[in-house]
Amino acid sequence: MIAVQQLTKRYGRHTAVEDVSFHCEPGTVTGFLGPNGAGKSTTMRMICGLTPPTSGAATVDGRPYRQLPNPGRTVGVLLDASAQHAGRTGRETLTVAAATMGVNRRRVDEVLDLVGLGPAAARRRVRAYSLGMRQRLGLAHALLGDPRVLVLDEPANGLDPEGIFWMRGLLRDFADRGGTVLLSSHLLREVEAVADRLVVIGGGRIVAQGDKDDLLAGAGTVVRARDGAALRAALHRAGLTVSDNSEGLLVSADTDAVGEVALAAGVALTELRPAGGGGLEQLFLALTAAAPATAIAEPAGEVVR
Ligand SMILES: Nc1ncnc2c1ncn2[C@@H]1O[C@H](COP(=O)(O)OP(=O)(O)OP(=O)(O)O)[C@@H](O)[C@H]1O
Repeated sequence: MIAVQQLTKRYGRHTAVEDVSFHCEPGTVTGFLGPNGAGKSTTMRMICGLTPPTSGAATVDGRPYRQLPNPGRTVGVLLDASAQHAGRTGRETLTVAAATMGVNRRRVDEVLDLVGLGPAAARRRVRAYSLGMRQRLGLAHALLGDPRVLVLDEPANGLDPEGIFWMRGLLRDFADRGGTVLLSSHLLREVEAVADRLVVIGGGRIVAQGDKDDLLAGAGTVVRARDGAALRAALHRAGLTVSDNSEGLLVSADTDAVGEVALAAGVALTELRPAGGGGLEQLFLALTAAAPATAIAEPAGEVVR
């Protein structure tokens, strides 16, 4: 169980994370989504005691990370796969970590096997690893202490399609056995396939969270008109958030509201339907439309939803 309560992180005048609260329950995979610079890594670093919050708190199994007696036995963490010691072999990396955690060395072979790093790969120095191999080693490290909780920042980064498919199965299995997974990823299809719950962050703030199926069911409306400019202007005048997608305009309101705006403006529609069928990609674009990457590179306080 992960509990994040009103976490805020400021760097000088820049607010990276503001008043972020969510829970990750045992038996679930929570997908943590947001555009570049939205505050995902900062939040995960605060959960794992690597970045002190300006205010608020995060606990894992009821305690702040830094107060866990042997953190690696409670929570497996993969935040930056490139941070491993380049001069050690994969096996040495895990053997050192096992000694630190008080884990039996047999577990090293188990996790190497689990992540698909064979004996030859385990003997190679980490500096010779591809990004995908580093991710696998990072996952092995996270799993080493047989924790009940996993916090993984972009674990699919660098994995090939087979590796991504494999990781999906591993995380699903981990959660189905009662584990808790918090996972950030830019691979929306992967998150859609594996997550039960979603937390979406934009400009440092939570813009949506909840059950994945519920969120996808309320993903807004896709609408098209021959006179797209008139439609867009009418939607803007009505105060609705509008973004472009390949099929037309994506509006953060239900079909009734969008249809009424179009009728009142005398705009003939050629298409009007719930956006849910577009899946997580459309949901993500609709929710984060007000906090584009260009805007959140500036001080985060400027982005308000
Ligand atoms: N140590 C730091 N000092 C100053 N600003 C920081 C620091 N770490 C992060 N930030 C800023 O905080 C904001 C959130 O960054 P963060 O890395 O958490 O975003 P992210 O959602 O993980 O992005 P990405 O998807 O690109 O990894 C960004 O504007 C970033 O520039």
